[in-house]
Amino acid sequence: KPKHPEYPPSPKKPWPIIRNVPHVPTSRPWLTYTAWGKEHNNKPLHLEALGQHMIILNNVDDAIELMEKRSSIYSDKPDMPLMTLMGLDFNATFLRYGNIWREHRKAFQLGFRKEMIGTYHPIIELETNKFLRRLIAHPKDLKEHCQFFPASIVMSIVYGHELESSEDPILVTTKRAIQLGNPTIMTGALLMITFPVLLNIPRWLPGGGFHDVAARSRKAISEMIEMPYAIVKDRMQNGVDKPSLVQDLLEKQEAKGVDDESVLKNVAGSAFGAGVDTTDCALGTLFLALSLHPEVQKRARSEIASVTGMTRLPVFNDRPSLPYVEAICRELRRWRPEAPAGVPRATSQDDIYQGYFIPKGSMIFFNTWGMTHNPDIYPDPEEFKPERFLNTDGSLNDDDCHLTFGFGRRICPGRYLASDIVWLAAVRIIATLELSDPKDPATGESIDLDKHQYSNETLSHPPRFICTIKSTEYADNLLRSEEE
Ligand code: HEM
Repeated sequence: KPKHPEYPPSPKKPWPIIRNVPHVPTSRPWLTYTAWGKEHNNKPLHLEALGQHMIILNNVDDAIELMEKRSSIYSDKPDMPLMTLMGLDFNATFLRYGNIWREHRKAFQLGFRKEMIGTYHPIIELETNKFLRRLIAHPKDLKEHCQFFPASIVMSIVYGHELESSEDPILVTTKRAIQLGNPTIMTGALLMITFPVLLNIPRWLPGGGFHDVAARSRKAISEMIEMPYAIVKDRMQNGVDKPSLVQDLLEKQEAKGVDDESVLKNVAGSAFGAGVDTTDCALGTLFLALSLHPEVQKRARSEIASVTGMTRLPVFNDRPSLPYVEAICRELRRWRPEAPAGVPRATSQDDIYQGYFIPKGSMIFFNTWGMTHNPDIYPDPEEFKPERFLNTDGSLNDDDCHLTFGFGRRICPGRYLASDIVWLAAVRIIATLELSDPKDPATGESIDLDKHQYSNETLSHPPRFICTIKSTEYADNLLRSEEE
């Protein structure tokens, strides 16, 4: 008689001994999970490979039940030695559930809770206008602008450091670290995360090249954390008062007599590591969706005109009066969730769900893509249709699609900031610019999403593209009025 109930059903019949090893998807796993979900009524699914159990959730109700209602069991992270090897274990996203993670979370809460974000609005407004000016001046550098803009906001908030140009040594160091510290640039990374035993391959064997990549990543990440931190410390020692999250946390810590700076440094680094690339993905999707859909821009522009009369730039106070613009922001995250396969969790004890056994240490994958592309909830899921978030009277419905920020105790602590950055960028872009004709910059071909696909990474980026960026008749006046 088995000692425990059955595991949830497996989408593929396990092989003898190696079980589901051949079935673990390595390319755009979210699409495979979604297809399996369809075949199994979107019930939780189970894979087992090299002793590792994996549970795939395709249904939002299961995700809420497990990660929110049973959060004491489902808030852990898998032990990911690859991340440690690469120096990524500073990042709160990968911390095991426990006291160190709690300290990180408290610091994030202090800096990024909803009530705090309003104090950052002047920074977001200033940086958004600079972003618009850069887009108008150098439209071909769209990708670089989309990276620089969130980086400059996060850098200002966290370190009080204003980035002047993309040559700023801090930005160069940070970009290098983010690039080198992206595990998916390594062949077989997904397999190494799932099966850490592969990390025992020595450097000199074929497949052992990851050791050198990891060493470079560790060095770059350490520089990324130390460099801007040293600037804040320097300023404080020289009596220069420039508000920043790091200064605030340091002062609070000093008042309590705590002198361990590791949490502080790592929180600041995590905000960068977890906040910039994600927001860059969201902005890329914003430009792609708008340039593919001039009719969406037109409707949003007329909504904005009805509120501002196009005599001023939209401001955060206008947000409740602009439901269609809000619906665009919701549709962006639904249509192309930035982390389409979610971010893996782990169970910290055995559990039984719907009569099935989920053992301690299982990896839990919440398949965001499957949830936001479920045709029963979102008909024609591949279509970009902001109006799906509106009631017939034009007001917003109750679905804010914020599941793309995760669930429960590990939900993204930067979600309010991210939402405000993307909203202000969207509304000011629509008020001042007309976007059209997205093209592959290398071939000049029009973007066709069947051919020009989003990347196969945990954070799935839009294909590289440029688009025609034309100032609207109001652009100059609006931007000038703000700058005077
Ligand atoms: C569009 C932008 C963003 C998206 C789509 C996004 C998405 C996510 C997701 C899906 C998770 C995992 C949640 C879970 O396991 O339930 C996460 C975690 C996290 N995010 Fe974000 N994020 C964004 C922006 C930001 C920003 C701006 C910051 C910081 C300033 C940030 C900081 C973090 C941190 C620190 C974690 C780890 C939290 C933990 O494990 O306790 N994110 N984010």
